[in-house]
Amino acid sequence: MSTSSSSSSSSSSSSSSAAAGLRLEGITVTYPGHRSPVLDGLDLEVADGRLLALLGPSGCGKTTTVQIASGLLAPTSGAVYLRGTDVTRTPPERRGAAVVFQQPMLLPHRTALDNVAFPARVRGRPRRAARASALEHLRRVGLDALADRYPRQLSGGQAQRVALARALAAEPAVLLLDEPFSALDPGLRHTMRELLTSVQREWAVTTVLVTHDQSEAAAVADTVALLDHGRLLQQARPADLYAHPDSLAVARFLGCATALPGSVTPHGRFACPLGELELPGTVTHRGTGHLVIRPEAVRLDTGPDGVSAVVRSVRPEGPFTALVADTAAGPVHALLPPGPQPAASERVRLHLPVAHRWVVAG
Ligand SMILES: Nc1ncnc2c1ncn2[C@@H]1O[C@H](COP(=O)(O)OP(=O)(O)OP(=O)(O)O)[C@@H](O)[C@H]1O
Repeated sequence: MSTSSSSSSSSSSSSSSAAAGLRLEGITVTYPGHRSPVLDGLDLEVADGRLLALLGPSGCGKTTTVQIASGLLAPTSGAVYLRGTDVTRTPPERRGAAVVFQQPMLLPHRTALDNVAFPARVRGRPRRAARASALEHLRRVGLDALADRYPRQLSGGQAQRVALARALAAEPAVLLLDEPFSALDPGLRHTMRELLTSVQREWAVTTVLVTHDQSEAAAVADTVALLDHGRLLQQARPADLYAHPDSLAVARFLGCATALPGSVTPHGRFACPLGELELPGTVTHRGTGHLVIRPEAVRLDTGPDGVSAVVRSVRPEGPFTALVADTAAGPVHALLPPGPQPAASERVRLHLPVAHRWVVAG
C-alpha cells in the first residue's frame, strides 16, 4: 500500500490541468518483451474532489492505470498530474496517492487503530496525535468501537473499512480504489458502496474506483470512464453514458444489445427496414449507423404504432423478463416488468419510445 500526504516535492506545473484533481495525459505503458502497449495514449481526468469509476473488460488496463496514478509503475511515455502538479517522476511515497486493494493488506501485528495511525506515524507525527486522528477516521467508517481489535479479529468487510480509514488518514491528494469490494458478499458490497459515497462526499477527496460492477459504478460515480484495450472509449456522467453512448462498443458493454442497422436521413429520421423512424432531437449523427435502445426502455405495445416482431426467446431475469424478438430490422432486446408475458414464436408489437432512441456510428 502506498500512502503519503504530500506532493510538495513535485517538479513542474501544468496550467491546463490546474482544475483537475488527477489528470493522466497520453499515458502509454508497454511491458518489457511485449509488442503492443497495455495503455495506449490514455487521457483521463478526474475533477477535484469527484469520484471517477473506471470500468472495462478484464485485462483492459484498469489496474495498470491505478499503478500509474499511484506511482507504483512508471509510464513508458505520458504524464501524471495531481492538482495541476506534474508528479510523473515523484516516487509513490511522496506523491500523495493512497491505494486500497481488493484485499485490505493490514499489518497483522497492529490493532485497527495503529494500522490507521500508521501513515501519520511514518510521516513523523507524534504517536498520540496520530492515534487521535486515526480514531476519528475509524469513527467516520463506523468502526471506532473495534479500534483495539487485531486484523484477525475483524470480518472481511470490517477489515476493508479499516483499510479505507487508513487510506483516508493519509489525507491523500487522490484515493485509488482497485476493486475494493469485489471480495465481499452482495449485501456488504451495498453497505460499503453507501459508506464510500458518504465518506467521499463529506471529504471531497478525488477518487478513482476500479470496478467490474456497472451498477456500482452508476451508483457512486460522478463520472464513469470506460476503457478497452488500454484506450478510453468514453468518459461521461453515468446517465449520459447509458443514454448517449459514443459507439456501438460502449452501448454493447453497457448491456444494450439492440443495434438495428440503417441510416439517419438529412431530415433526422432513421431509415431502416422498419421504415423511417422518428428520432429525438438530441441525435446529431448523420449517415449510416445503428439505432440502439436500452432493453429496459422497450415495452410490449397493443396499439397500432408498435413495431411488429416475433418472439425468439423469453427467460426470467430476477423479477424481470428478458425477451428477444425479431423485427424486420434485426433482433430487439427487452427487459420487461413483472406481468403476463408472451411465449416463444408469438407475434407481438414492441414500443420503442422515441426519447430512448439513439444512433451510433458503425
Ligand atoms: N507486470 C506485467 N507484465 C506483463 N504484462 C502485464 C503485467 N501486468 C499486467 N499485464 C498485462 O496487462 C494487461 C492489463 O492488465 P491489468 O491488470 O491492468 O488489467 P485490468 O483491466 O485491471 O484486468 P482485470 O479486470 O482482470 O483485473 C493484461 O493483459 C495483463 O496480462
